[in-house]
Amino acid sequence: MESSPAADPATRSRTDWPAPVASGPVDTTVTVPGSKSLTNRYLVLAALACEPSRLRLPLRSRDTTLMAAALRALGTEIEDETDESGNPESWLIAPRPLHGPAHIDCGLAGTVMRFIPPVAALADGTVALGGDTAMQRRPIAPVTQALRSLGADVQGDSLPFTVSGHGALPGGTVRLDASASSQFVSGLLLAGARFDDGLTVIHEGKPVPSQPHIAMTVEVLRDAGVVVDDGEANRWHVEPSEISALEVDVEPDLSNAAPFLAAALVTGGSVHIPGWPHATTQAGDGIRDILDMMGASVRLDREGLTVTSDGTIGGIDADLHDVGELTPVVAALAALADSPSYLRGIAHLRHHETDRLAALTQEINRLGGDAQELDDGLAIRPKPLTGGFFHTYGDHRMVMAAAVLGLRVRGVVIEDIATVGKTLPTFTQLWTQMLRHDGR
Ligand SMILES: O=C(O)C1=C[C@@H](OP(=O)(O)O)[C@@H](O)[C@H](O)C1
Ligand SMILES: C=C(OP(=O)(O)O)C(=O)O
Repeated sequence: MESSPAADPATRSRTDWPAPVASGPVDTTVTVPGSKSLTNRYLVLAALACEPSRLRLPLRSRDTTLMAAALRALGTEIEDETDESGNPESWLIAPRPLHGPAHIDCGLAGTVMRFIPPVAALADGTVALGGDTAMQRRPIAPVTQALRSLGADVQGDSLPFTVSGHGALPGGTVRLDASASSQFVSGLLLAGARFDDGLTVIHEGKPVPSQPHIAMTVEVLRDAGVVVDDGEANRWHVEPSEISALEVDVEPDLSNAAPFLAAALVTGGSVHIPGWPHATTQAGDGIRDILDMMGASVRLDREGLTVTSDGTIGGIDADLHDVGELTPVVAALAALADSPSYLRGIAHLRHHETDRLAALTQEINRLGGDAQELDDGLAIRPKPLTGGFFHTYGDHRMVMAAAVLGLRVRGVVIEDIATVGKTLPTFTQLWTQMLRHDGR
């Protein structure tokens, strides 16, 4: 159904998708592909490591394909390995000397635009970074300025920009304001061990959002043998060292599991996600508490996560500062709830794939809902909704939110379904499969 995931939505052909209505309670198991955030961190570390790494069950989506292409353009060898039936299973990643000239397409992937420049600063040659039209409004200046202060030659403070490296970077201490995105910190830390003097990052400004993602960065660095000190708030220190090879299985993407779990609430059914990790740094794990607050029964056991609901959805007052990427799906549930919701701490979502606060407000209201943008979030008062066209603004999570609404609201048509390929190209297959198991 989805067209090539590797193209700017502004230029490729687009197909709108009538969201299927659930004919009854879903009762099914959904196997969710690997985590975007883990796949792209592992790829970067593997390219900077001293030996080849193997990444099993990586996510294959637009964001991860772009990351792999970026690292290949800088010289890294990435080979596909298949299982006995010939299905793609892992990536074998052989680090090679990093070099330019190279042109990197960041697409609309925050991880590519924020994680690649510190790697490019370690390459020998000029690296030009570009991306989707919509990417030009996503902030990057704190990273380009930080790299300059660490000794790199960087031209430009928004896409497109260039990084001209000489094969090494002195490193040292850098102060920046990461209140717009945790990815500024993560990107610098991922490459920091390869800087001559290592790296200390100090955040100065309003609180950094999406903190679990920084914890994830620290965790994968430690998995690769790097010494990281994160004992003090807003300060991270990475010792200069080799980066060890990784041999890892990628956890399922818990944020991408969210719309399927939401379907249990909307239809009054049950959804099981196998392989849900018991200990994880993925921000998406926060969906368990949120669905519990909304009234679902949430059970994590050795088999995975099961969410069961009688179809009543309670409104919530919740701070989503750490788990911002869950907001679109939670907002969709809030619009179908039986009491108002206040989603707070998410002003930074204005810098995501689109201005998510404006987009959610506009699209929920277009269907007859009552959503209101707050300074730092959304107020959503449930109202009966009617079908209509749902704009997705190139944002995969807007597609997921629309699909959740469409389970109950007849006639929701989702703009440009291929948008979801940013992190989940198999979304429509998984969604329609889920609805075939509607307990009837
Ligand atoms: O580092 C990462 O993998 C991510 C960090 C977060 O970004 P922000 O800190 O910009 O919210 C998150 O929203 C994004 O989906 C993935
Ligand atoms: C904000 C997101 O993505 P990105 O990695 O492009 O920032 C997201 O996936 O919700």
